[in-house]
Amino acid sequence: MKRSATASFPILEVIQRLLYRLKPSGGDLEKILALIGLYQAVRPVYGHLKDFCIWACTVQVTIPENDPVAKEVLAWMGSKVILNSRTRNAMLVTGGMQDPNDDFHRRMIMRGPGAIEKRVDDEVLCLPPIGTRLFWVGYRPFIFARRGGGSFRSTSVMSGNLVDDSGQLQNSLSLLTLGWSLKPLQEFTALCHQFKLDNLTGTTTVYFAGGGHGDPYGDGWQSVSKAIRKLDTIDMEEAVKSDLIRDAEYYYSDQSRQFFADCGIPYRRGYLFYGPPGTGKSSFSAALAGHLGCDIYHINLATGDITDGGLHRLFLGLPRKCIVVIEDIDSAGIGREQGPSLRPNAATQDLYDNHPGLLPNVPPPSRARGERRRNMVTLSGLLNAIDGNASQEGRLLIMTSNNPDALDAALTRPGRIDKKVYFGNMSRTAGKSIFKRLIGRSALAHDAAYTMTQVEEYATEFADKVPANTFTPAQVQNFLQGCRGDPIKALRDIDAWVEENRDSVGMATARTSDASEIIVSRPTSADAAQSPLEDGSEDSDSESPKPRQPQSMG
Ligand SMILES: Nc1ncnc2c1ncn2[C@@H]1O[C@H](COP(=O)(O)OP(=O)(O)OP(=O)(O)O)[C@@H](O)[C@H]1O
Repeated sequence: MKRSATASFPILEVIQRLLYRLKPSGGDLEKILALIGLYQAVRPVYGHLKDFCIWACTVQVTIPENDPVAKEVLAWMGSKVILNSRTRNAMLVTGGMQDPNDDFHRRMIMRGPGAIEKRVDDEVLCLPPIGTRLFWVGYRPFIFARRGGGSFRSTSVMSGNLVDDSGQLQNSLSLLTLGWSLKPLQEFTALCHQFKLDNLTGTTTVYFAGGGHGDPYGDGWQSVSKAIRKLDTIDMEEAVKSDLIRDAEYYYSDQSRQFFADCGIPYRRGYLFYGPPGTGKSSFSAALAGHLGCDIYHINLATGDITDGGLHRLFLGLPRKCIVVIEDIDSAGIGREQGPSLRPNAATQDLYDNHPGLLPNVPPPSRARGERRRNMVTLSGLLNAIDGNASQEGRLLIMTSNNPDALDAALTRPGRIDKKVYFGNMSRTAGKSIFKRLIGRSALAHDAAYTMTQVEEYATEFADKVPANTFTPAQVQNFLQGCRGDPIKALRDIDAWVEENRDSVGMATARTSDASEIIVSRPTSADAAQSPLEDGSEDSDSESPKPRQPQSMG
């Protein structure tokens, strides 16, 4: 080699000398040492060359492991790659990664689609391990890499590091394939999603707002997979229930979408569920999401750590079809009168909202000053998030409240809230149905001595013993759970329970009279066509005039 080249790159001179030692006249030991030396000298060059080729010829996506997309990819990998290959390396977990009710992931990860198994508690799940794996979809090769929070020392181009809220590296998945377009990777994640839909066995993803400070994606949602609650487990007046269901189904129909587009109306719909605590407002919202096959997003403004900017980001992060529940909106203390004196310093707040990464260890401004946690969302911030120009369309917004009178009229005006539904105490009919669900089913399943007719009679007797519209379904559910499936015990103890608890029935549970004052309706195409969105929901059941069972006022 030329002197000038070896002078500029000393490694070349080293290689040259090592090659010289490989000459036929050299000794064996000398040759072996020279080969080892050559390997060591060339290895970094090979590493850089490999990284360059990967960088130049491939595309890659990184997915945080707590993201629903990652769960779908893991489920696909577990079912299609890990379980179908002669792998000698897999990660086993005892159900910790997924919700214990999550049949989909259990079946997908453990046994593959189509398997119907009796559920076993603490069963072991089989997942792709930490590390990389090559697999093919059709004729296209993919590299799947799963990384744990502690395994990020690599400088490889496939590192895809992610940092969580507390600045720690979090688990992530990377997917890599040949080419310069992200399309094949998008198609692969769509394939995983479709795989989940095809094998869905009754789960819905529930998102909670919170923990978004420092979130690399900036939307602040955290998710968990839950078993779908069936609508028939919610005891409320049938007419009101079916009216709400038809309204929501119609809202998500193509016809309604087209109508909104034709009329130039923002494609949004809102409900206000109000009534005493424990009457099924949240449960019905979750069941409705399961019925519509969409995810549900919960926001609790009363926690005091969501700001106007944060709320806006949360809404921007919503998908097109979803249910958003803002819980106990009255307790968030939002009012027009909230003045600047109650607000944190504007500059600090802005820095915190827009650049959370710059203040990783600094708590939200109000707490930094040692103040009591208070609501940081203003009315205008809330209105802007839910239906401002930049707000996402397609969502179904449900606000729940124990005290709707405390709400600002701007929040509940038609267009923002299209239906107001009162959830009240338990009626006699609901008492019967809750008895059959919580006691009757288990009695019939576990004790051959009980018959359907008997259970029906017990349920009627039970409903007669519980005064109508006095207790919340949550209270009665709590009592029945204590009876552990024994109808005789339930009937024996109910009188004493009613006596004991009658006095504790709060004032809150008695309010109903103003229900008719807050009728709201927004015309839609369905109104014209006498569709489900037309509300004529006066109670058909005259069993209990006041307080009323859940009612749709629209
Ligand atoms: N109408 C109902 N039908 C069946 N179960 C109900 C009903 N109402 C309440 N429950 C039960 O009571 C519990 C509490 O219900 P839920 O959280 O939905 O009430 P809520 O009205 O949203 O209360 P809060 O206003 O405090 O949020 C749940 O376990 C639910 O199963």
